[in-house]
Amino acid sequence: MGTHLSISDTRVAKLSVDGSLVAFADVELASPANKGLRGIVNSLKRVADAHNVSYGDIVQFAGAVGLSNCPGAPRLGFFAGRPAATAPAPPGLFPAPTDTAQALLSRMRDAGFSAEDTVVLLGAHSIGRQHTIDPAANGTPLDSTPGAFDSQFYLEVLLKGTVYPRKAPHTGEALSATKDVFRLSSDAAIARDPNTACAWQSYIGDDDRMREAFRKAMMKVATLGHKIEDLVDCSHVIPVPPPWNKTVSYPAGFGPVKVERSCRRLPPPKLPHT
Ligand code: HEM
Ligand SMILES: [Ca+2]
Repeated sequence: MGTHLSISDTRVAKLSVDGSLVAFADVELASPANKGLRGIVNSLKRVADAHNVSYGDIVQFAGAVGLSNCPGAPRLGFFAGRPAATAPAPPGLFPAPTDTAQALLSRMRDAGFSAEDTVVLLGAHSIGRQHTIDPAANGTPLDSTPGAFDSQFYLEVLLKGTVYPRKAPHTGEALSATKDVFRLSSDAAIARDPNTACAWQSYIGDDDRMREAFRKAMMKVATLGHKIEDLVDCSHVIPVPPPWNKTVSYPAGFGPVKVERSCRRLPPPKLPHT
């Protein structure tokens, strides 16, 4: 939950995580992109108010602790001391699953994130589920290992899509390889865009690199808009996530020929079959 909030706050708050989603909940929760966050926002607000910490800090803290429950996840840093948010995030800043790869990448670039950073940050979808795009498929994961932070996600988004988890298609939904995994159109587009396809494929089967790149990119998210010297390093309070030792593998019935290779210079990933 913590991860979801910090992420959504990230998506909304111009990628400067100032806790405005909590401070200006009435304004920001009205945005369709933040549907479903009211409960967690209220809980975090209560905790922050009781302990006199800023909403920006509590959002960061909850995100880092939330992620530490996922096997295979990196241990994120936690820096405290963000001042209170001064204004709600302007509407329409968050990337939408219906956006083209070009729109997503340019939006992320404006916020200070390279095309590769975007690919890396989307690795968070390895532990994600969808709830709102197809309400009939509420809870369908974005890869087949939603409990684990692993590069199975990068593989599955690149497999040839032929099915939807339910009838669909819904706006923001792309054809998926298997019925038990939901594919966001935005993930499908970034996986295949010439600017990001090679970075995307390069993470398949390389969980160590994925983990370290994600840790670094999240550090950039966490300190965006702040001087690191103004914050206090409290990273030691974040638990060490459990390891994940399962290797990435092709789902049953899939192999290298079903990979929609969009990076010419890389051969199809050599992986075991489940
Ligand atoms: C290109 C930008 C992005 C787009 C268009 C996008 C879109 C989405 C959408 C549509 C969902 C499903 C929401 C629902 O139906 O409830 C989702 C879930 C999620 N996203 Fe993203 N996302 C983006 C970037 C990110 C980033 C940068 C992170 C984290 C670093 C992230 C983390 C998550 C997580 C953890 C979930 C799962 C939430 C849950 O399980 O309830 N996303 N994203
Ligand atoms: Ca996963």
